[in-house]
Amino acid sequence: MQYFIANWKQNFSLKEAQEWFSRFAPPSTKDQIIVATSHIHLGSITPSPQLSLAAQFVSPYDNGAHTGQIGAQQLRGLVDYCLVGHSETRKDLQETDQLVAQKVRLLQKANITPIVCLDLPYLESQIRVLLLELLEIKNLIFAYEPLSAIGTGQSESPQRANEIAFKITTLAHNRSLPILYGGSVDPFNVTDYLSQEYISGVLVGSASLDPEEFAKIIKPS
Ligand SMILES: O=C(CO)COP(=O)(O)O
Repeated sequence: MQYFIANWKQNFSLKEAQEWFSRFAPPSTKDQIIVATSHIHLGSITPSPQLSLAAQFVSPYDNGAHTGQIGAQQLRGLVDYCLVGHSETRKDLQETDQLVAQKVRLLQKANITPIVCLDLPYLESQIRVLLLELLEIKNLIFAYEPLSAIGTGQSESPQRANEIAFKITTLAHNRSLPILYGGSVDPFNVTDYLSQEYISGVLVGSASLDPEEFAKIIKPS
């Protein structure tokens, strides 16, 4: 099974999001196609049966007195996946390794699969904190996203991405976890990543904003 994930980041009004879905015509596949939208889109969008939705953010707290937060239990039923630990949320929203681990635990309790983004500066510490919080790392997806490749057009070499993906499975003591690559993925370089032994999908930013472009990235297995 391969994963093709669109991360829209902070883009699109509700109307623009609906237009995107009406134009999006992916090839027929049993692979997972996931769109990570803003919270404002959730509940108003009914994607086709072939698609799943992801949130881009979740509160590290259980329901209660946390003004401005949206919790895993509130996302339940609206999304199947949620991004955590993206380098942008680590920077903009002060998401630490510990907060990421708390979010993973709450998401799993709500039956939402976490997609945990990693980069080299915090790859080992994040996996260590996850192991402390969860005891066993399972029922989640990792995405290796080197900062130098995000939004720059300078994608990481597929061989190097594969080496890091192997390192992640080793540190997490779980060879069956899906590991994705993200960073300047486009229709031309995507197969170079998908053909790597330890990479089972891609997390796409800029190229996912155009529905035709994103459809071209989906190469059924
Ligand atoms: O951050 C990313 C996906 O989460 C990658 O973004 P780009 O595809 O724009 O490099």
